[in-house]
Amino acid sequence: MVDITRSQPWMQLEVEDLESAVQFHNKAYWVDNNAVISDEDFDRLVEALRTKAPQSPVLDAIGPEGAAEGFEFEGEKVAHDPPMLSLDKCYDEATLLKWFGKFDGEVVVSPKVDGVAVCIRYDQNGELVIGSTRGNGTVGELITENVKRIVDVPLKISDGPLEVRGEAYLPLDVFRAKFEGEYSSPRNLTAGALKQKDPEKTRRFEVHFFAYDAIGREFQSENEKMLFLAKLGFSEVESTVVHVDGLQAAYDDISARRASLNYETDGLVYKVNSIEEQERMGFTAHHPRYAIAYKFQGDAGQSVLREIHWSVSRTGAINPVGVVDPVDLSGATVTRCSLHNLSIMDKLGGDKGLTLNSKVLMVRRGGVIPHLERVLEAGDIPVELPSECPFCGAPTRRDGDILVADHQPNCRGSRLKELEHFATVMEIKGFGPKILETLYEAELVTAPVDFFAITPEDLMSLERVGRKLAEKLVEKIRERRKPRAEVFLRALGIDELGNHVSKILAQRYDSIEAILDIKEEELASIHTIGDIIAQKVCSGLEHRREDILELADILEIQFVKEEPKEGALRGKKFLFTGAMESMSRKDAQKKVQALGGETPSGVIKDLDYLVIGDADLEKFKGGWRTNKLEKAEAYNREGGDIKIIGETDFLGLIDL
Ligand SMILES: NC(=O)c1ccc[n+]([C@@H]2O[C@H](COP(=O)([O-])OP(=O)(O)OC[C@H]3O[C@@H](n4cnc5c(N)ncnc54)[C@H](O)[C@@H]3O)[C@@H](O)[C@H]2O)c1
Ligand SMILES: [Zn+2]
Repeated sequence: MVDITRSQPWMQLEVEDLESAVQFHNKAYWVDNNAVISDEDFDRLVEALRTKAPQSPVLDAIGPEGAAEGFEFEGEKVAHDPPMLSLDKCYDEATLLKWFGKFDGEVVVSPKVDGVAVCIRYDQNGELVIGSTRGNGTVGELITENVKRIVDVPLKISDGPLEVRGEAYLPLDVFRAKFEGEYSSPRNLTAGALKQKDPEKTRRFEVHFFAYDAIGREFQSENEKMLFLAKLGFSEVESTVVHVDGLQAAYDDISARRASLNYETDGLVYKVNSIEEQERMGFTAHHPRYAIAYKFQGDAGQSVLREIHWSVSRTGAINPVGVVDPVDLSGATVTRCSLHNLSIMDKLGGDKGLTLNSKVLMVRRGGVIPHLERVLEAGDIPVELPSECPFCGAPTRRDGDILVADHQPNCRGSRLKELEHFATVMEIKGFGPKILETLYEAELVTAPVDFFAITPEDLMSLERVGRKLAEKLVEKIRERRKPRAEVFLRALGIDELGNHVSKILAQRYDSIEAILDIKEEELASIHTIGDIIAQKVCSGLEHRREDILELADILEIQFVKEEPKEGALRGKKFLFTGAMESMSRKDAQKKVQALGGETPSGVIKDLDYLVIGDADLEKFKGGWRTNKLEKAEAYNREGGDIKIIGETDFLGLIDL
C-alpha cells in the first residue's frame, strides 16, 4: 500500500497549522479562484490532516461548502436541493474495502471526470429552463444561456420535469487542437467558458457534458438511472456494475486506459447501486456516504532510459525491463519498470523504435507500479534484441509480441521465476526475488519442493538473516503445507494452468495422481477449456510429473468441493456487441444479470465473454474486426482470458 503522505513536508506540521493551511488553500481555490498549490499537493495536505487528526472538523468543511461564507455571486442565484456535495476520497484498496463493508449489494463505478459541476433543470414540457454552477454547494449561479451552448446538452427532453446533474468538461482532442499552450488546463478552460458574458462565446469552446445524476424521479438502482439518462439523449459517463472482487480491477482498468480517454480524470467514483441502500446511508454535511472517489496519485517525473535488462518469465518468455535514472514518484525511488513485451516496447519508441538515452516520462500506475508512460525525446542508441538467453545462452527468436527461447533445463532465469511464482501463489511469505536468488546460488532451493526442506540454519547461513527471522520464515512455510488443490495447481506455473483451469480440475478430480493421468481429449472436452489449453496443460503436467509427485507426497493437498452457487453465471462478465437474432441486447443483459452475471458497459480486462452475432462470428473467423474485438484481443495478448463467442454459444451457456 502506498502512503501518499509519506516523505511530504506536511507530515511535520502541527494539526493546527495543517488545519489553517487546508482552510487557506480551500478558500484560495473556491472563492478567490486563485489556487496556490497543485491539486495533488492539496489532496496530500488533506490526507496528512486526516492521518493526524481524523476527527478534525476542517475535514468536513473542504470544497465549496467549506468556503461558503466567502462566496460572492455576480449574477442571479439558484438554490440546490439537495445540495451539490463533494465526494469522500480514498487512495488505496484497503480503505475502499472498508467502505464496501458498510452496505449490501453491488457498486456502480465510473471515471471521475475532471471538469466543472453543472446543474440543469427541465420543466414539465421538457424544456431546458435553468442551468447553474455548483457555487458553494447550496447556492449556485444562474448560467442558463451558457449551459444551452454546451455541445451535447439536449434543449428539450421527452420526460420532464427533471433536474440533471453532471460534469461539464473539455474533450482533450478539442483542447489539444485549439487551446493547448494558451490555457493551463481543460478544467480551468471549462470554468472560464461557462462564465462568458456573451453566451455565443461559450459555444466556441466546444464544452461537453456527462450526466451522472437525475433528480425528481424514482429509481431502483443507480444503473437504471444511467440507462434513463442515456435514453433522454445525455452522454453518460461510462459505468460498470461490480462486486467486491471487481473493485480494484475497475480502478486498474481505468488507470491503464487513462492516457487514452478523451477527457481528464483524477480517479474513479464508486456508488452503491441500490437506491434503497443509498437512502439508508444518507449524507454528511460534506459528502454522500453511499459514494466514494478512489483517486489517482498523479505523480509523474522525467527520467532517462539507460538500459534494457532482459528477464526470463516462468513460461520462458524473455521480457524487456527498462532501467532508468532514479526518479522519486509518490514517495518511492523508481529505477526500473517492466516494458511488458516487444510490441509494447516498440510502440513506446514510435516509428524509429525505442532508443537508449531517451528522455522519458515515468509514472506509477495506480500510484504503485512503475510505468514508462511515454518517450519525451528519443535517444541515440537503438535497443537491440538479445540473440541468446542471458542466463542459459539458448538462441532466441521472435514469436509475435514476445521473445522466446528453448531454455536449458537448468536455465537460472526461468527456474527463479518459477520459484518466485510458486512462493507467491502458495503465499509463502518473505521469499522475494533477492533472497530466492541467494538461496538458488547456494543450491538450497532449486525446485519448489526444496522450500519445505529449508531449516532455520540454512537461512542463517545467508547474510543478514538472524535466528529469530529464520525461525519465523520456516514456521511460515510449515503453515502452508495444506494448500487447496486449485492453489497448488496454479502455483506450479504451468502455461494455461491458471486460476480457471485449476479450479475446474480441483472440482472434478480427487487426487493429484488422477489429475496427472488426465488424457488430453478428456480435458479438451470440458466446457470452456478446448484443444490448445488442454494440450498445454497436459504436456506441462507431464513434463513436471516427478516434481509434482514429490510435492504431493510431502504436502496435504485439500480437495474441497464447492457447493454450486445460485446463479449459473455468478461473477461472469458478459458484453454484447452487434445484433443478435433471438433477443435484444437489453434482454440478453437482463438474462445474464438474472443468472448472477455482470454486464459491464465496455471491454475490460477481466471480461469473460464478448458475445457477437453468429454471422459476425463467421466474419470474425475470417479476419474481420471491430474496435471491441480488437480491444478484447489486445487484452488477451496481455494475459486476459476473454472468450469471443457467437449467439448460439451464448444461448447454450444460459441454458446451463
Ligand atoms: N489546489 C488547491 O489549492 C485546491 C484547493 C481545494 C480543492 N482543490 C481541488 O478541487 C478538486 C475538487 O474538489 P471537490 O470537493 O469539489 O470535488 P470532489 O473531488 O469531491 O468531487 C466532487 C465532484 O466530482 C464530480 N464528478 C466527476 N465525475 C463524477 C462521477 N462520475 N460521478 C459523480 N461525480 C462526479 C462532481 O461534479 C462532483 O461535484 C479536488 O481535486 C481538489 O484537489 C484544490
Ligand atoms: Zn534461458
